[in-house]
Amino acid sequence: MTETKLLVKREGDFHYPICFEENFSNLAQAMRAEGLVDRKICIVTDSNVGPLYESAVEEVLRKVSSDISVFTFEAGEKNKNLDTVSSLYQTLIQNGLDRKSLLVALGGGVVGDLTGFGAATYLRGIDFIQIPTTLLAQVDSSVGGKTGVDFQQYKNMVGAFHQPKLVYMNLSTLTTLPAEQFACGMGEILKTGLICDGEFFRFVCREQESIKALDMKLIAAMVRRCCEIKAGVVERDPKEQGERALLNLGHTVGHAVEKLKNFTLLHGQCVGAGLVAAAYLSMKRGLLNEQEYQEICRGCADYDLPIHVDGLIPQDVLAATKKDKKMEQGHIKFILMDGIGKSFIDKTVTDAEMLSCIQEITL
Ligand SMILES: NC(=O)c1ccc[n+]([C@@H]2O[C@H](COP(=O)([O-])OP(=O)(O)OC[C@H]3O[C@@H](n4cnc5c(N)ncnc54)[C@H](O)[C@@H]3O)[C@@H](O)[C@H]2O)c1
Ligand SMILES: O=C(O)C(=O)C[C@@H](O)[C@H](O)[C@H](O)COP(=O)(O)O
Ligand SMILES: [Zn+2]
Repeated sequence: MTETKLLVKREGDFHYPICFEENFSNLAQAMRAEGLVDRKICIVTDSNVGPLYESAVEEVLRKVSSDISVFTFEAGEKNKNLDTVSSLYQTLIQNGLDRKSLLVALGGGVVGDLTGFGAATYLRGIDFIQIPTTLLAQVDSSVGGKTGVDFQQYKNMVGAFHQPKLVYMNLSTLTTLPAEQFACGMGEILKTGLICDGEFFRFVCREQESIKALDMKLIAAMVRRCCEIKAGVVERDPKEQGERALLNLGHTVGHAVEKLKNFTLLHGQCVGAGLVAAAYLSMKRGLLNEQEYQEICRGCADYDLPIHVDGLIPQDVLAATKKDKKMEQGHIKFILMDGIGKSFIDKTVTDAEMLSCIQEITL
């Protein structure tokens, strides 16, 4: 695979490369190019990723730093919270990390969100880089600077916008990723296509067998396209004042399901169910036809994402959607689809409409 690089750029504010690689060996070079040398580094990782990749990454980082510490926390969404951030701060203080120091997020979206938040707040903000190792983190969470943690079961309730200085992905890390985690990444990928690129959505659905069999050429193209789309949205609207809310397609219901299932369903799985709910509502509004609705359900099901979730009371899900941060002056910001590959923000969705789409995925 040849190295390809994308640049997230927004003049005056931030710019950073996104590197698509198949090993870690060019990491030091990528860091040098960004001036990320001779700094104290803390690698932040979790209990699954650490044993697999930490030593390989540390070996490369030794080329740009002689002071490297490691903070490892127990894997899982249940640890994306302020307690873990507090333990991270303690490690940073013990190891004397200062304002010029650098955090390295090595792992999936949980590690990335938590490390980014630690970096945004420690000493009022230090630099960090993302080394995403899940498909979901490679196509979505490592790009764009949304960082944060859950608070008392509320998703991403505490956080900050803090852009990384570099995103470096080694796509071969996907070979060790469990299948259900791979499926989670597909949830965000299908979402991305549905937002603004119908051709891409259909390509991903069509190539389902090869993608699931880890055809790296297809995967590299798919990951790159998602990053391209996300980088474009983030450049235009870094702090979600408008267009960026589209990236929340499937998340209004998805986040509510994630919370009510007590994080036993994974984020990407909840996004899959949320996409089906959003598609149903769009069909009821006459924006999608029955065939398109079925196409979206099939796309999710083919990638082993749940299109139905057991054990939830629809009224509870509706109530939970109102506690998410997408409420604006009493109205929920809901993302609807206007055909496959086109979405828009709508603030007129009624409780009855919400309930009907929630019932569709829960009853
Ligand atoms: N900031 C954003 O823009 C954004 C976007 C999407 C999702 N998110 C957040 O990301 C989180 C979900 O991220 P995720 O799906 O990556 O979950 P995750 O970070 O929990 O990773 C999933 C699991 O896979 C393991 N793992 C990671 N890489 C591996 C590898 N290469 N081989 C084997 N095991 C590996 C992890 O240890 C974990 O158990 C959620 O908290 C979600 O809210 C944030
Ligand atoms: O980057 C964004 O913007 C997104 O909305 C991407 C989502 O996939 C992601 O799950 C994000 O963390 C959700 O943000 P939130 O503000 O709704 O918590
Ligand atoms: Zn998401």
